Amino acid sequence: MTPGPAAREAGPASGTEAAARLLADLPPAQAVWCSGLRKRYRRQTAVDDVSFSVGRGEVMGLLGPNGAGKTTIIKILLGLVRPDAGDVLLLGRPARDPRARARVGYLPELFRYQPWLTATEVLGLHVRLAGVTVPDGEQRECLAAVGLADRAGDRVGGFSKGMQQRLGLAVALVARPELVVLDEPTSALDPLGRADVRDLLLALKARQVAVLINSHLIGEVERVCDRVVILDKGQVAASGTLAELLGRRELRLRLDGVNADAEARLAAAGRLTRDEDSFTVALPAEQANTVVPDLVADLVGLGVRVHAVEPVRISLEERLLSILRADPGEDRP
Ligand SMILES: Nc1ncnc2c1ncn2[C@@H]1O[C@H](COP(=O)(O)OP(=O)(O)OP(=O)(O)O)[C@@H](O)[C@H]1O
Repeated sequence: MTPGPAAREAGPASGTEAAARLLADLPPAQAVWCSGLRKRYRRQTAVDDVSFSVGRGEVMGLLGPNGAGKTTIIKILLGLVRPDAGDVLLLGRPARDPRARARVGYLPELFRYQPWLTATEVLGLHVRLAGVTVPDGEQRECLAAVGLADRAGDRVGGFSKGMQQRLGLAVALVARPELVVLDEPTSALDPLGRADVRDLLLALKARQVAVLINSHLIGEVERVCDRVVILDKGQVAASGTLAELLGRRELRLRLDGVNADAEARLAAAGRLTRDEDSFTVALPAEQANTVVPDLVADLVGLGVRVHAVEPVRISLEERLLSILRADPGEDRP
């Protein structure tokens, strides 16, 4: 490679300097990259060949039933559990590298903070542990963002569970992390608190902070996540963007006068189910926007009376249940 004018003026660069410049020119590493993770506890397989990545500024949801391996994966990513196999990079560095971990904010599933400290003192402690400097005003803003502005000087021992979880969120966010890992962040929160978390996540995303979130509240995940990984018995059962996972649309119709030809026409549009005069057609994603007018015209031409036509997008919850209820070995829908 020909050195640029600046390099020529400064004389020949050392190998280390040249490598550092090359690295500086690379796009930032993904926030999380993991490959082939495995973990067994005695005879119990908790994580079985799991690979995925989380990009900068991306909100990724980890979903799955109890015991699917979500928390174990989070702990492996954070270097808190040693995997039997597999590799992890956090922000481009090995998970055990303190320089990577200092840039990661973490809210554990089971959170407990020093009951004798005030909320302000807990935040100050975690800022010092992360080895960064965060002005007091910014720490106060962080407590305000989680709704604890008026409890900043109170001891944590007197906090309700939901208030402790709010404090945990502030702890995860206060040291200006580049990656935030939240294990069930809204399990103790009231509806207002859940809405606050949603806003916080969207604000993080706008600042290019990556978020990995484990939650059973699928509606929330659907609202904030760009991508999801669905786990079942330690394995990835499905993954992708919400558009990819929810691409399938259904058409619900209420019809009468449906003869054999009309039923065949409906079945040609997609997988058909019928409950008396209610028909549901699962539309292939690529045709979902174009199929309806032609189908309705054809049905009317075949003498069918059309009472209602409703295109419906399946929810993440419906999709999750259909994936988890599919027989093992069967192609996941
Ligand atoms: N420390 C441990 N010792 C033994 N088994 C464990 C341990 N931690 C997890 N497991 C087992 O690993 C499996 C996955 O557990 P994990 O906590 O990762 O699931 P999860 O998806 O987070 O579940 P939940 O939604 O209930 O929190 C379970 O069968 C669990 O019993």
